[in-house]
Order: sequence, then C-alpha cells, then structure tokens
Amino acid sequence: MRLGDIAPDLRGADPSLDIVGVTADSRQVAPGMLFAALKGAKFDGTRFAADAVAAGAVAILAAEDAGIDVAVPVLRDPDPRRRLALMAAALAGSQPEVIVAVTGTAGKTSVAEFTRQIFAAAGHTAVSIGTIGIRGAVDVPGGLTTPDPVALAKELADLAGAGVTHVALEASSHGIDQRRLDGVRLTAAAFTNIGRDHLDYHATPEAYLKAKLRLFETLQPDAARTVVNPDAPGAGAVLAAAPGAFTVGRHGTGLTLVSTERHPGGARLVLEGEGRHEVDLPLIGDFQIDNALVAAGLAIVSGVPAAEAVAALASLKGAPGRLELVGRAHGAPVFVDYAHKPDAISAALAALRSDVPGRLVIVVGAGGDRDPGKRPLMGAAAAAIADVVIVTDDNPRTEDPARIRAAVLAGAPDATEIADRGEAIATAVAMLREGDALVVAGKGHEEGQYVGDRVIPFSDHSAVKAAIAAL
Ligand SMILES: CC(=O)N[C@H]1[C@@H](OP(=O)(O)OP(=O)(O)OC[C@H]2O[C@@H](n3ccc(=O)[nH]c3=O)[C@H](O)[C@@H]2O)O[C@H](CO)[C@@H](O)[C@@H]1O[C@H](C)C(=O)N[C@@H](C)C(=O)N[C@H](CCC(=O)O)C(=O)O
Ligand SMILES: Nc1ncnc2c1ncn2[C@@H]1O[C@H](COP(=O)(O)OP(=O)(O)OP(=O)(O)O)[C@@H](O)[C@H]1O
Ligand SMILES: N[C@H](CCC[C@H](N)C(=O)O)C(=O)O
Ligand SMILES: [Mg+2]
Repeated sequence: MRLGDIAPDLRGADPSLDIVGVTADSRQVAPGMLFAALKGAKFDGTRFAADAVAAGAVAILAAEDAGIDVAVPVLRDPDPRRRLALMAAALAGSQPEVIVAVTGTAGKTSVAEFTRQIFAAAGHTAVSIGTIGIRGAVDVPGGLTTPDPVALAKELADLAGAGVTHVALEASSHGIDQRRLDGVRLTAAAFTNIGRDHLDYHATPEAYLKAKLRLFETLQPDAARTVVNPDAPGAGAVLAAAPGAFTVGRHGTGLTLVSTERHPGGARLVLEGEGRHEVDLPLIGDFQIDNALVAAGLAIVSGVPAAEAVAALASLKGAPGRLELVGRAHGAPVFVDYAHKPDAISAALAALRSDVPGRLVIVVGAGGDRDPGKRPLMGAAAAAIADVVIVTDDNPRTEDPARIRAAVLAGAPDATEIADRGEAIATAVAMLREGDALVVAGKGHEEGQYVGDRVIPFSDHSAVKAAIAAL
C-alpha cells in the first residue's frame, strides 16, 4: 500500500513509497516493511533501526527527537505508537462493525465475556478478546490482555473476514497507554472500577487512572456510548470525562437496578430501562451483578434492545476461573478464582461470606515482577474476610518466592505459609468440612507457574481435582 494511503498526513514522507507491512520488532521485519523504532520499558527501539534496514525495511517511523542514522527515510511523529496503530489498522483493512471496549482494575474479562454472550443471544456473530484469548464464534488462546496493535489489527481483519460482526475487547491500562487500541474503531466503551494495581508500571495511582480515562477522552469520546456504574470506585472521574454517560446500577439511569434478591446460586434482579424487567442472574457475588449490568449496558448502547439484553442475563456463564465452582470436598464448595489484587480478593470473598456458615478458606499468593506494593494489601484483604489464609506461590517469575510470600504475610500475620502451591491446595482441601468453602485465588484460567525463566505446567483446576480425589 502507498504510504500516502495509510498515513496521508505524515510530514516529510514520500506518499508514493510502497509499504508492505509495519512492525515495531526488528526481528519481524521482512523486505518492504516499515519499522517503528519505539522507546520501550526495556529497550530503545532506535538501536534496532540498522538491523531493520538490513532486514529490508524501506522506512523507519520514530519520535521527533530520536537519533537515527540510516539510509532509508525516517518518518517523524510526535506519538509514534499511535501512528503505528493507525497505520497497522489502515493496512489490515476491515474491522467488525461493532467493537466495544471495557477497562477497569477488575472485571474486564468477565464483562467482555458477558457482552459477547449477550451479543450472541441477540443473534450476532460475536467474539470477546482479552486475557483468556479470542472466544466465541472463533477461539484462539490468549497472550496479552490487550494485544499489540499490529497483531490486533490483523486479528480484527481476520475476524471481519470470517463473518464476525460484534467484538467485546479488554482495554488494559498498559494497552491504552501504549496506544495498542488507537487504530480500533470503537462503538462503545465501559468502565468497571479502579483499585490498586500496576504501580510498577504507572508512576502514581493518578497516572494509572489517567491512562484508563484515555479510553473515554480520546479513543471513544461519545459520552452517550460510555457505560459506567456511578457507584463504582473511580466512576466520578469517568463521568467527568464523559458527562451524560449511560449509567447502570442502583443509581444508574440507563439501566437501573431496582431490587436484588440474592439466593445461593445467584440473584433475582428487577431492572428498569426501556421498561421494567425481571431476571434471574445465575452467578454468585455482587461483583458479578455489577459486571453483568455493565455488559448489558454495552450491548444496549450498541443497539441491542434492552429487553433482549436483560433476558440474556438469565443464561450468562462466568468466565473460566472467575469464582468457578470446581468441585466439593466433604460437601464444601471449592472455587478457582483469578483475584490477584486487593479489591478482587475482597470481592471474591465477600461474594461467598454470607452463604458460608463454617470456615471460609483462601489459598493466595502474589506474582513476582509485578507491583510489590499490592502484596501486603492482598494479605490484609484475605485476612479481613477469610477465617483461614494459606499463603503460597503464584508465578514468582525472577523474584525470590520467599520474599514475595513474606510481603503477603506482612498483611496477614496469622496466615499459614506453604510455598508449594499444589501442597497448599491439598492442605486447604483436606481441612474442609460441611459448611466450609475454599477459594483458590490468583491463577484462574492459567496453566503454568512462571518460575525464573521457566514455565512449569500447573493448573489450579487440576490441583483442586487431584486433592479432592485424594481425600
Ligand atoms: C511493559 C510492557 O507492557 N511491554 C509491552 C511493550 O513492550 P515495550 O515497547 O516496552 O518493549 P521493549 O522490550 O522495551 O522494546 C522496545 C522496542 O524494541 C523492540 N525490539 C526489541 C528487541 C529487538 O531485538 N528488536 C526490537 O525491535 C520491541 O519490539 C519494542 O518495540 O509493547 C509490546 C508490544 O505491544 C508488548 O508485547 C510488551 O508487553 C510485555 C511482553 C508485557 O509483559 N506486558 C504486560 C505487563 C502487559 O502489557 N500487561 C497488560 C495488562 C494485564 C493486566 O491488566 O493485568 C496486558 O494488556 O496484557
Ligand atoms: N466488578 C468487580 N469488582 C471487584 N472484583 C471483581 C470484579 N469482577 C471480577 N472481580 C474479581 O477479579 C478477578 C478477575 O476478574 P476478571 O478476570 O474479570 O478481571 P480483569 O479486569 O480482566 O483482570 P486482569 O486485569 O487480570 O485481566 C475475579 O476472579 C474476581 O475475583
Ligand atoms: N495480567 C496480570 C495477571 C496476573 C496473574 C497472577 N497470577 C500473577 O502472576 O500475578 C499480570 O500479568 O499482572
Ligand atoms: Mg482480564
């Protein structure tokens, strides 16, 4: 494609230059491609410009001030990551008609999953894209929560080609900040909540929130198609960025939660929005009510009639590994959950507390090479609600696992420490009696334990099942 067609406003560029593809990774360059030399968290991509040219790059895209001396044209842009995303989208071609994005500290995967299920119930060919991959009409295992912009543009074009018309995707703060979504034509956007996470990447909590707000300020600025629960932590900032947003929940006006009647398997909801609706949501936990209403809101602002969106809630299935009932030990339910941040641990435990007359047990650990500040808060969140806390390992990556456990234990001084995750799960399962419940938190759908630079196959599902079988 001619550069003039994919980046008509790029200054200093010859519009007739033919570009066969774009990439930000010099190792992926093939002859005829443009290489984007980006400053990253680990490397400065400008140092790979010469390699890219040697591999056949016909142009380099770089920041205004990047020092690059190569024999091919260097195209300058003040925001080269955004430019890369826009070029990738233009090169890839079509996108599904309706693409909605959800951001927030917790609940993105669940909301994307629910929105896809509602779209499908309304008769659309739909997928969700996020932490657990592409799911729905097409299934591809996951990598990043928000894919990199070149891969995403290609995936969206392939999905459109395969007849997918509706997509619900997760917008991580990293993804928004790194412009991975700038080439995506968004119909609607939603916010779940803000809590403690990723302060290893974002300098301050304010910077973390600001990164998320970019979804509403820049990527999908139509307030009428912004969905938020005004009672959610952080909602005020979203409403300030998108006044007139479609609001959901008890104090929402687009889809109002009139009443909730909880029962052990879920909750009966009375809702108001384009009429009055009653529906039985088959999911445990108040947080799932929040997620389901945000998902319904996304579907409604994207054109699904409210009555259809609400009716679809009756058959929602939780995302794999999100408060998923995996088995029973001496009658006590055992759940696998993906809580790996303080608020998620609180939400998952609170979801069960009132239905557990006996002991509520949690097996929990924190990931290595991730925000260390959240570790004691995770321990404290677990200790505040659970009766028994077992602290174990969860992807220590390149850190010393004992130090990570010590940091979690600092917030949960009465907890038991069992380093080996399989042993921790087996111990927890063995102590269960009728009336108790166990939450194995942190890994959800994951199938490996990252230790150093190795991935050891490990699944909480399998470990729970093995422990129950061994009783
Ligand atoms: C910290 C981070 O987010 N890094 C992401 C970022 O990489 P980067 O630009 O910082 O990369 P870098 O390694 O410093 O390299 C700089 C540049 O040099 C290039 N390079 C590097 C080496 C080389 O030989 N040649 C070359 O050209 C790289 O391709 C890159 O363009 O951009 C890359 C392309 O989009 C991502 O793959 C990469 O994700 C890494 C693998 C990652 O682990 N990210 C996690 C933290 C992440 O994004 N998580 C979020 C949130 C999850 C959640 O909310 O829980 C997600 O969306 O998954
Ligand atoms: N609305 C919510 N509020 C608080 N906690 C929640 C909410 N939704 C889910 N959780 C908790 O967070 C965990 C992860 O949920 P989910 O995977 O939907 O979130 P996510 O935002 O996609 O997370 P990640 O950023 O890791 O991909 C769940 O297992 C549950 O414990
Ligand atoms: N997307 C999240 C997943 C964390 C899952 C948890 N098991 C951990 O390793 O901390 C991250 O990479 O921070
Ligand atoms: Mg997710």
